[in-house]
Amino acid sequence: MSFDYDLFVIGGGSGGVRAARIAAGEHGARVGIAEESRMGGTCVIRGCVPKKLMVFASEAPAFAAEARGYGWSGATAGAFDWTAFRRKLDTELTRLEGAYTGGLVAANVDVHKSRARLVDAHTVELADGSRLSAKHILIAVGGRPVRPGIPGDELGLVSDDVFLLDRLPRSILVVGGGFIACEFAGILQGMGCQVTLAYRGDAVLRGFDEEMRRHATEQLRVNGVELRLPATPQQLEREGDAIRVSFADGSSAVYEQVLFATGRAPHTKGLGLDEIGVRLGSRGQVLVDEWSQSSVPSIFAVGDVTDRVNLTPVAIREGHCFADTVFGAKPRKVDHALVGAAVYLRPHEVASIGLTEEAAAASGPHDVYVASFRPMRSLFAGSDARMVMKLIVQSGGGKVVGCHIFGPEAGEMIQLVAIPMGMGATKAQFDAAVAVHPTLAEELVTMRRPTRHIGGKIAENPVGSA
Ligand SMILES: Cc1cc2nc3c(=O)[nH]c(=O)nc-3n(C[C@H](O)[C@H](O)[C@H](O)COP(=O)(O)OP(=O)(O)OC[C@H]3O[C@@H](n4cnc5c(N)ncnc54)[C@H](O)[C@@H]3O)c2cc1C
Ligand SMILES: NC(=O)c1ccc[n+]([C@@H]2O[C@H](COP(=O)([O-])OP(=O)(O)OC[C@H]3O[C@@H](n4cnc5c(N)ncnc54)[C@H](O)[C@@H]3O)[C@@H](O)[C@H]2O)c1
Repeated sequence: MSFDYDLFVIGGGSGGVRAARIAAGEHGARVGIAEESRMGGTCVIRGCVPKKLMVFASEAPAFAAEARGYGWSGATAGAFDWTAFRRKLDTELTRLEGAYTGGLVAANVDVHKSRARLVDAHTVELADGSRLSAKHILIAVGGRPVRPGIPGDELGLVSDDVFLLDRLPRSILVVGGGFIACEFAGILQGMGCQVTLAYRGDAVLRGFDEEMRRHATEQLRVNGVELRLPATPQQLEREGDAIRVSFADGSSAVYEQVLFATGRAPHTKGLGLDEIGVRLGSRGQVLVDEWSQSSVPSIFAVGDVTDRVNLTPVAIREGHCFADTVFGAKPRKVDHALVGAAVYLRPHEVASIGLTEEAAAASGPHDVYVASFRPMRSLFAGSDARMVMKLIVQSGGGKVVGCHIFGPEAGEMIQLVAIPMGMGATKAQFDAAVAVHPTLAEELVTMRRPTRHIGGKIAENPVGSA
């Protein structure tokens, strides 16, 4: 049977673009891709990239305060010009969108600027009704923000909207306690908004190491974010130009804007997957095996639409492995077990890889090494902010199985720690590295004695600080 393409990719985000480029450019497959919005997807257009540029923008007042601490009397960040920032941001995103499209074209991928849906196991239909056949189809449609389903929630923003605001609100309620809620609370506060964060738990960043969660929550508070913990918004009503939010405890408050950061869900609705027998999970995610293959053999899925680990580098790796396996005769799987992540808070990020202290305690005896200190740079400038570094090590000189950092550039550090951890390095091998001084990261190789033992028979036995 002959097909128009060897591969048709639906979705031009992190996973889809990588798979298309590798299949066509490196393995010589005939590839088509459909993107209904802007090439680059969530990460490039309405996620990681614009978000991190906003983090950089939001740091200026803190930098000015630090400069004053170093003798630059009168240093100030001045007034933040959102309009000027947005203009530059739009230009940069357009440049990146062009680069992504250019990379596909250079790899001989046919780019269809259209929504696509499935008709059968080998056929897709574009928005203009035209149909294209392919031996393999890759679903890489990502996820969408989810609103909480309370009355009036259409009055609130989701993360996609923040990048398109005409002006910054004076006050905003951020609902949620995950990556997006915490990052945007920090960004908007740094840019001068009055930010309140409402979350239904006691500390933000559920799933992270408890000690890191406490520090992240406290930092938001110290930065000036008003925390409503635990709090659950129940209803939104328009009140003049603002929004009145009623909470479950009977209280209510008025905010100029509300941002729902209450999670994301796979974007499979209306794609025709169910109809052709592709099995979906309870959240609408495409169920795939370790090769990213769905229940229909010609159909594969990568990235957020599979709801495995919803991060850009994971989507990229899944897309690359799929292309190598199916078109390059190089079978490759993704190891989802050891994936690092960072939450871009200010001034201290939270970055993590491997087991949390709680998970390690539940899984057996471990030694926990903790270093907590005030970094030289901010201490000199007059800040009391503490940094925390934690290594979790299998008892008896075993492997380092967890690393958690709360501090400046923690994401940069965890990226490097991921290398020895991926190789199964022991604490002794960490310590064999000679420190680079004076740095923050040197603490990772100079923590001499465990702070406590956890798990097993000697659970929760404190043995003094490192
Ligand atoms: C605010 C925010 C910040 C983030 N920050 C980070 C971060 O710092 N680090 C990190 O690792 N991850 C971050 N993420 C997560 C990251 O963006 C995603 O994990 C990643 O983009 C997933 O890639 P993907 O290819 O699965 O899907 P996406 O990048 O979402 O791409 C899917 C594409 O498919 C298109 N599409 C959907 N349906 C159709 C259809 N029927 N036809 C044609 N096209 C279609 C969409 O328009 C979209 O372009 C962030 C996410 C958000 C929302
Ligand atoms: N720095 C990064 O790497 C980064 C940044 C942003 C997003 N991401 C990715 O995107 C994903 C989605 O981020 P997210 O923050 O939207 O999701 P999330 O799952 O991390 O957080 C959702 C939050 O909303 C809360 N929530 C859910 N339903 C609610 C309701 N009805 N009422 C009140 N609160 C409710 C949850 O308790 C949780 O705190 C992340 O899990 C992550 O994989 C990564």
